[in-house]
Amino acid sequence: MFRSMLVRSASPVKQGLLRRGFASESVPDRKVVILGAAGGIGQPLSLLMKLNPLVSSLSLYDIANTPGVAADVGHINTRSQVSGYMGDDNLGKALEGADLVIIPAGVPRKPGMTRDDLFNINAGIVKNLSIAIAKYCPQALVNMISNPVNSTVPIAAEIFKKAGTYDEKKLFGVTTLDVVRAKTFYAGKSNLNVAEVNVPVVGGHAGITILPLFSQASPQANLSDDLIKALTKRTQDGGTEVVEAKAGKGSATLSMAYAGALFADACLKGLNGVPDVVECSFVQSTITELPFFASKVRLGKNGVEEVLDLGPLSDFEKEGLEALKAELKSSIEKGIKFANQ
Ligand SMILES: NC(=O)C1=CN([C@@H]2O[C@H](COP(=O)(O)OP(=O)(O)OC[C@H]3O[C@@H](n4cnc5c(N)ncnc54)[C@H](O)[C@@H]3O)[C@@H](O)[C@H]2O)C=CC1
Ligand SMILES: O=C([O-])CC(=O)C(=O)O
Repeated sequence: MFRSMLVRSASPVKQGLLRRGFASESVPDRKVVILGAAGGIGQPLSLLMKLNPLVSSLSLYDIANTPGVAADVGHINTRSQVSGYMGDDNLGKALEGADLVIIPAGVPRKPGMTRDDLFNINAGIVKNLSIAIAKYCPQALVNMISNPVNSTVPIAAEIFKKAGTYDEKKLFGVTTLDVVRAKTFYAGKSNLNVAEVNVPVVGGHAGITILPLFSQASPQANLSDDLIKALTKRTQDGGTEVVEAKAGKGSATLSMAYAGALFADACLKGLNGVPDVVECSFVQSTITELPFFASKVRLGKNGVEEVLDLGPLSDFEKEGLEALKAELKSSIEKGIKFANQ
């Protein structure tokens, strides 16, 4: 009752916050930085983060075209102040004071390419951006979107270690798009309301390293083994499906911006002390023998609060888990080696 009176008398932004469980005086200031903000993902992600009432300062950085994106997004009448930064000389200013840095900087795939084919260009971009993060905002959470995520996350970890700033609780590979796809495809075959469907996705973010756990989907839809296999394959190939449909004009941007915004929102809620925020993410992990692994993660005031274990797997998922380990291990090692060259 008190809350609903507060909601009615507050400004639209505050109303949103109050509905989400925040008393108006307790909403902290949060600076979010997007590196690669003028790109295919960066632009819609900038829009979605501008709509997020948990953000007080939105810093948009790219090597080109950021002033236009910042001016455009900055006219939207929501809480955050927007600033745009372009070029290396301004990277430090863009990052200073960040609570959360989201990285969709780098080249996307064209048909016929694997995510690993992006390594040669994107590894260097992520390395340089990570050096700057270590220097200007070592306390920030980092959400890595740039592919190949299975290698770019280990690259960032190694760069942070070299700088003496590594905190494994603060580095995340964004695998939320895999979860978004698994939910959509599962609901589509099960006649369930997609908004109520949950499906954990574990492993990594490339081909067979993406392992949706449909046996743990909720609600359970009792699909045939053949259908579960087909849904698993479609989730694993979801990125390629979009790359082929875009026919040379890039990869997933809109669904990725949505997924990136969801994951960033979860990180901000965790930082703000909202309890029981659990999302799948590719993080430093001991739940398998691999040093990085995507699984459910409880988010809190310091980033990762707990890496949850895999839970019971079906025989099909157990096979998938064993099958993905060699590729994921080699992608992780490739990233570590690159960062230490
Ligand atoms: N993790 C995931 O689930 C997904 C990851 N991706 C990956 O996200 C990345 C970006 O994809 P798109 O936005 O479609 O590409 P894009 O080419 O449209 O945009 C990339 C942006 O990064 C900028 N950029 C390049 N070097 C930079 C640097 N050193 N600092 C800051 N910005 C820099 C470019 O100027 C460009 O604006 C790709 O690597 C893609 O594979 C894409 C979809 C899903
Ligand atoms: O497939 C790609 O290259 C982009 C990506 O990671 C995805 O859409 O999952």
